[in-house]
Amino acid sequence: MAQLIDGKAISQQIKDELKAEVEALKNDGTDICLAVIQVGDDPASSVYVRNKKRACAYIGVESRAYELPEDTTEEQLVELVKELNADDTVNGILVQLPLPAQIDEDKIIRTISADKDVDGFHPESVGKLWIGEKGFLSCTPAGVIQLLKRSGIEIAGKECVIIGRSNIVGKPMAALLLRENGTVTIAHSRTKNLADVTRRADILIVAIGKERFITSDYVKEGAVVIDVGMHRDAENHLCGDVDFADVEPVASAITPVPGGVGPMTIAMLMNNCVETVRS
Ligand SMILES: Nc1nc2c(c(=O)[nH]1)N[C@@H](CN(C=O)c1ccc(C(=O)N[C@@H](CCC(=O)O)C(=O)O)cc1)CN2
Repeated sequence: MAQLIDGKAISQQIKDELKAEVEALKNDGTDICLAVIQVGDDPASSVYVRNKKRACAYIGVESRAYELPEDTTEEQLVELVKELNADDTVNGILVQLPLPAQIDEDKIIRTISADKDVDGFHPESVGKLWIGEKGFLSCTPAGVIQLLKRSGIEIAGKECVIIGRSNIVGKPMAALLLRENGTVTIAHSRTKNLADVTRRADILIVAIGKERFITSDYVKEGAVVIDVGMHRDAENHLCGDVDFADVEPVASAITPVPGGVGPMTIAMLMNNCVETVRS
């Protein structure tokens, strides 16, 4: 039976550590404030934003909510982000993605001041990650690294295969695994013989965006399997990119969905909020 990697418990542990750190910072007169912007009322985004605000309240960070209508223009959002960039009482700016079609996400990400980029999506944060400089790390991949480390899973020297090459998950995931001395392969929609590639993996990270796509045929016996996917199936149940019931018997360790990578994304966002004031 595979080790179940419990993202809920590990994220709670991280939030407790951060809560103690924030308390000490407050005693020294340092407060932290996160601006949380949501455009429109996509139900999944509303859940994530609510959970982010709750996490802020738990660790002692102020969250300032900006709920904008679905028809907000790109210019209006750029204006708000610029105001928050200039506001010294705001440490971090989070714009919940996805944004409505009339707004260019890339433009908004670039508008956020790099020193308030708690999502780690700004080109400056991405560049620092690739050259090994300290900076904000993209929350989901940073969460995956914490899951592995805190579960006692060695990365150095391991064959790590990531399925997915997005700017938010796949690419930063590759940089972080490389930083931990993993041997990294990125597979994607044009990869030939995908199962031949994924069966090489000691650590398989799945961010393919297809419900229960990865079955045991794609997994080497004893591999560690990390599922970054999030879907609602036909019965309205949450599930990932991995067919958990089929893969669990061949894996040595595996993350569930829900309760795996998702909660870690929020814990690592909290870590980035605290990072804004660390010396
Ligand atoms: N600005 C950002 N937008 C988005 C990001 C991001 O990191 N920054 N990532 C995703 C969504 N996301 C965070 O925003 C996120 C997704 C899932 C979870 C999570 O805890 N999931 C739970 C289940 C929650 C549920 O009941 O639906 C789990 O897996 O257990 C947290 C955050 C896209 N947008």
